[in-house]
Amino acid sequence: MAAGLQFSGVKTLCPVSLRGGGSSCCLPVRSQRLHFASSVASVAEFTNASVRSCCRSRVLRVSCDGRVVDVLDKKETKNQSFGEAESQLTCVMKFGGSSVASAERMREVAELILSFPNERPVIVLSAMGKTTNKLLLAGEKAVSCGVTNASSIDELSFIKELHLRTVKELGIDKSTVTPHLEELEQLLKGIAMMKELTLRTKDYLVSFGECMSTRIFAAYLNKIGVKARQYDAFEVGIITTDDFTNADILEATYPAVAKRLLGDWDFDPAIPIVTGFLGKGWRSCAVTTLGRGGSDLTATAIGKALGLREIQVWKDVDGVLTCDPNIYPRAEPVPYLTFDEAAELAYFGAQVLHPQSMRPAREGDIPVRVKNSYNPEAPGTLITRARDMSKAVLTSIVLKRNITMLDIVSTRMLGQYGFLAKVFSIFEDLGISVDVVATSEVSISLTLDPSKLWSRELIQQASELDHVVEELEKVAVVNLLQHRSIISLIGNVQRSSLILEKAFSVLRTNGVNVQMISQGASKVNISLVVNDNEAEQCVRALHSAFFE
Ligand SMILES: Nc1ncnc2c1ncn2[C@@H]1O[C@H](COP(=O)(O)OP(=O)(O)O)[C@@H](O)[C@H]1O
Ligand SMILES: N[C@@H](CC(=O)OP(=O)(O)O)C(=O)O
Repeated sequence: MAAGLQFSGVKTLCPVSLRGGGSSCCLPVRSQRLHFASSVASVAEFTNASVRSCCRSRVLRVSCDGRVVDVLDKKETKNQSFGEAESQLTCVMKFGGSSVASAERMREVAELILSFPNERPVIVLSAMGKTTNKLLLAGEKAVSCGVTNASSIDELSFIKELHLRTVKELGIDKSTVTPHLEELEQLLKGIAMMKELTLRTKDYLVSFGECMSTRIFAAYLNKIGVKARQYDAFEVGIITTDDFTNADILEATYPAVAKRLLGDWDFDPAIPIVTGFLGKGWRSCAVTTLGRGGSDLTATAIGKALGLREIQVWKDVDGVLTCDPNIYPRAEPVPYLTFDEAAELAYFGAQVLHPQSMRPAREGDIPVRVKNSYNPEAPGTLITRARDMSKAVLTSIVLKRNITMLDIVSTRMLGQYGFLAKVFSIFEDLGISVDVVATSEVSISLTLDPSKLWSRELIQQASELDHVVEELEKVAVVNLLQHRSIISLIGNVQRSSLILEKAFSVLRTNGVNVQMISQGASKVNISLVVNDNEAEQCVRALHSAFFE
């Protein structure tokens, strides 16, 4: 086992600090620790609790029953077998659902963490495998299945079986998850009784996934002798807006999380195992979620809150790739990205990173490393503030499908300023985000952010679109075009002529007509809008031209 993580190696002696050889304002704390050590008889825990104190000038060696045995100076204690445990937490390691999908995967992840002896990580976990999808499906079925059938929803049985099998295979107590599984069943019965699934309930429902995966993993680490402590994000200070299913992290999160995690670590070091994806609404105090894939954002937010050296995001691919491997399996890892490139890539649809996840990393200037938990040897992708762009042309190609495009042509009742202002005020009033925009003096073409629309019910989406068109038709002729895709070319826009020349040559060869193009203010992205049914073929052809 890695020396830096050898938190619970049993010792016969327990060092306790004395500041300045005895007089100290932290006596109450020390006596509390002494009491804890002797009453609980957990030498290891007590040892860990006092490790932080070693940075003070002198250390008392105390036997398990609390007797002082001898006094050491700081230098002497430095190389005890708990190694560098006196240091602070060093990095965040986030493992996605695919990395913790089974007992075997959890074992491998534990080994992986222990293979970094110099790290003292905060671990952020997603729900096991496809648990979140199953929970959402279970909730939808519960709405119409009737209370008596709620217990036999297939997805509930699947989730129970997966989690119970995992605890069994890891050799940990069933009670680690049974209370949650029972409560989950009750919740589904409640949904069945009410015959409705509100966004707030949806968030509470999906939270069971992360709450269980983290409890299992923390219990397993403790079982193998690595001291770990489980935290629910909504208890640890991740404070969000009350936008259920798509909440934003609020500034108050950073000091709150730092206080809690560093405080606990200081008092009693144990690897924090934190639920990704979840937060606590600041008004409602209810459980919120950060949008699908939100554990990446939890990881970067914690990295920023604690000012850590690095944020590692462990996936099932060798880093950020040159395009979605599901579209083109020969996609290659991208070794370096800037925060701006990664943010743009995520925003324009690359599932590999949560769209908002780069924000805290950029604000804290903390490098993000995307790695493969199935292939830890692969170098992965390093994301930093800046990188050498001298040779960079195209970095990655991203596809966002099924978007809606609007062609809006002014009826010239308003001047140009008035026209643009009116159009955008309509979107503002309706709370609809716009993705890509191209304007001329009398017309605007734009695409609507599908993630904002997706978070609403289908019927609501349709009527919202009708309403948008109705409002716009007061000042313009509107053409609503659906089933379009945005292909985003992420790279060095300083070389846009080269990129466009090559891209248009490929598209012309493939007989594809580009319906809109936008380079916009972004220095890293050129967006092209094409028909949905041509999009994948375009991405493959562009990939061949730029990367092979
Ligand atoms: N450009 C891309 N680079 C890497 N992976 C991508 C890209 N676009 C889409 N993906 C998909 O994203 C997946 C990883 O993201 P995600 O499923 O959220 O991982 P995790 O659940 O481990 O956090 C990959 O398995 C891959 O299929
Ligand atoms: N479990 C959540 C949050 C998450 O981040 O998952 P993953 O890391 O597996 O993408 C989801 O499926 O959306």
